[in-house]
Formats: sequence, C-alpha cells, structure tokens
Amino acid sequence: MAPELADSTSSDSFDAVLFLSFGGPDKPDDVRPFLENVTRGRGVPAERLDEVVQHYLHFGGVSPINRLNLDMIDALRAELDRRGRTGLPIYFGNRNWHPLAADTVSAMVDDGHRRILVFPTSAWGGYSGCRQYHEDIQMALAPERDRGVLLRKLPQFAEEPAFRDAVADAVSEALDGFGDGPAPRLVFTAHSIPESADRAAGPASDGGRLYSRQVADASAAVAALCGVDEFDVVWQSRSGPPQVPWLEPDVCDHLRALSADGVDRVVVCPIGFISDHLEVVWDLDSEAADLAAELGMEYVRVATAGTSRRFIAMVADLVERYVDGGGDLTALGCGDNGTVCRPDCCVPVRRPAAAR
Ligand SMILES: CC1=C(CCC(=O)O)c2cc3nc(cc4[nH]c(cc5[nH]c(cc1n2)c(C)c5CCC(=O)O)c(CCC(=O)O)c4C)C(CCC(=O)O)=C3C
Ligand SMILES: [Fe+2]
Repeated sequence: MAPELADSTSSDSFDAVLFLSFGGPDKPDDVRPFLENVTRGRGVPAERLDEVVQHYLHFGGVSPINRLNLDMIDALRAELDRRGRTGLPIYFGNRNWHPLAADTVSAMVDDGHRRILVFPTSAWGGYSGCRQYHEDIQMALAPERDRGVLLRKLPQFAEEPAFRDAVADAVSEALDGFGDGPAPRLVFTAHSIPESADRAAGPASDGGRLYSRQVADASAAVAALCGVDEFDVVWQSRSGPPQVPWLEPDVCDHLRALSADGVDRVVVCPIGFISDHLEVVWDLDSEAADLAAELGMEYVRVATAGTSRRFIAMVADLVERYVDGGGDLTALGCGDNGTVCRPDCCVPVRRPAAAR
C-alpha cells in the first residue's frame, strides 16, 4: 500500500517523522555495551561506569526509556491521526542503543521516504542535548548520501509555551497533593553537564551557557505558571571525574542544605527530562527519595511531561509547523542533514587528559 502523503500538493512537504532519542539497554547483557557507546572518548571514570552498571542492574538491566519513547510515539500517532495527518509514519531511532538511528534511517529510505522530519527528545541546547543529535543524523545519513534524503531536525523546544504548560500541569498536581501546612519547596532538576560544556553551549556570540539559561528560564516560567515565587534550580546525574567542575549544586547536596535550613517538604520536578527513564527512577526516585526520608523530609517527585496530552500536542504542533516545508529554519537547534543551526554553536569541549 502506498503511503498517503501528509500534503502531497507541496514538493517541500515531509513524508515521515524520525523520533530520535538517547536509547537504553533492554536486557542485562546490553548494559556494558550500551554504556561503552555512551561514554566512548568521554573521560568518564571506570568507577563511575561500574556504579551506573549497578543502577541498570537494579532494574533488571532494562531501562524504561525505550518503552516510554514507544508510548510517546503511540500517543503522537493518535494525535496526528486525530488531526487528519494519517499518512505521516513515525519511526523510532536512538543514539546509543537499538533501534539505532542509522538502521532506522536505512529502513525509512528503503520504505521510500526521502524527506524526513526529526524530533529529538531533548528540549535543550548544548552539545549533549542538541549538537550531538545533529551528529547522530550525520552518521545515520552517511550510508544514504547519494539517495537524495533530507533529514530536518526540529528546533529545541525549551521555549515552547506548551512544554512549560505541560510541566506546570504536573507541578500543580504534585503541589495539590500536599495537605495543610507550610508550602513545600519547589526544586527543578536537570542533567548536570561539565561547566566547560555549559560555557560552550549556544552561539558563541551569545556568551554561552545556553543550556543552564534555558533550564533556569523554563523553571522560572513554570514556577510563575504555578503561582510559586520561591524555587531552586539544581543538577543531577553528574558523571565526570571529581576534578572536573560540573554544574552545581547536586540535587542531593541541595536537599541536605534545605534540610539544614529547616525545610521539611520538597517537590522535585525533573524539568530536564521528558520521561521517567533511569536518571529519574534511580537518581530521583531512589537516591534522592531515600536521602529525603533519612532527613525526615516529605518528598514528592513531579511526573515527567511524556505522554501528557499537552506535551504530545506540542510535539504534534511542531511537526505540523514544519511538515509542509514551513516553520522557522533559523530557530535554535533546527538544521538539515546534521548541519548545526549556527556554525559556532554548542561545540564539543575537549576532555581533560587527566580524565581518561
Ligand atoms: C544534557 C544531557 C541529557 C538531557 C538531554 C537528552 O535527553 O538528550 C542527558 C540525557 C540522558 N542521559 C542518559 C544516560 C546517561 N548519560 C550519561 C552521561 C552523560 N550525560 C550527559 C548529558 C546529558 N544526558 C553528559 C554530559 C554525560 C557525560 C558523558 C558525555 O560527555 O557524554 C551516561 C554515562 C554514565 C554516567 O551516568 O556517567 C548515561 C548512562 C539517558 C538515558 C537514561 C536511561 O537509560 O534510561 C538520558 C535520556
Ligand atoms: Fe546523560
């Protein structure tokens, strides 16, 4: 059956979507090779890797991330169908584990697709959140170069109002769950990155720090939507060697500081992630939650935006904005065939030799 094109009247229109994510192991034997893919050449100490292996094994060697991405794809499929975009197939590919982006792109080309919109699951600028997805696209495209394929990466969605609305819904729900008493402290958390990577994040002409600025801005916007004045932005899941500075404070150090200040109720919102993958269920639901219990704090972790109606509608809106060849092609993070949005944007930082 020939696929019915979303808008066959325009030669600029796209005929498929690649949902591009990070990837995670599906069984215990996948854990080491997956982690080797993630950390190759990155100077992550062996002791840290051994620790992370244990986090994955704690969950039977299966990361929830693949299933969660497939759930989001199902929800997006249903939303696009509801909008009459029935002929726009959505494929799934990853940076670090199967289905690998390169295999998915080959399958898409074999299925006859030549103009492909790419939705990456990171909201943010920076090397890991943005430029590296461009590199994934370049690598996936390499074997298909002469087949006339165009892969257009959708922009970063950190600034999308619907992203903030979706996160605010989840925060409000968590806040509503608290009974009488003092208002809980609202703490936003995102993946830490090396200070040097944050300085290099965004167009150089902007002075860098795009990643931490986006996280701070989105957090402030969500807090305002929830009517909360006082909130904190903290970082989690750092993996570099101790002598390399990463964004701080760490979420657990911050819980200790809050507790010392007499705060005994916290709501922790993982604004940096869109699904309950391992960095959320281990670092927040296990480590941070255990620490909060030890400190005698009431601790609630906010749901991720994932399959919420508003978040999926935002993804569908992004797809529809670009599917007929329109949309702002100069938006941060948008680019064709792995070309970054600005030449000097989110450049990878050389890892210190001591870290190898
Ligand atoms: C900014 C950012 C995001 C958000 C943007 C996005 O979503 O893309 C993100 C997401 C994720 N990070 C994830 C997992 C890991 N990240 C690692 C290591 C690293 N992440 C980094 C940054 C980020 N990471 C960095 C600077 C490193 C150091 C190594 C390097 O310089 O690249 C490591 C290595 C071991 C360790 O933890 O040390 C693992 C296992 C998973 C999947 C979880 C699952 O399996 O369910 C997801 C979604
Ligand atoms: Fe990570």
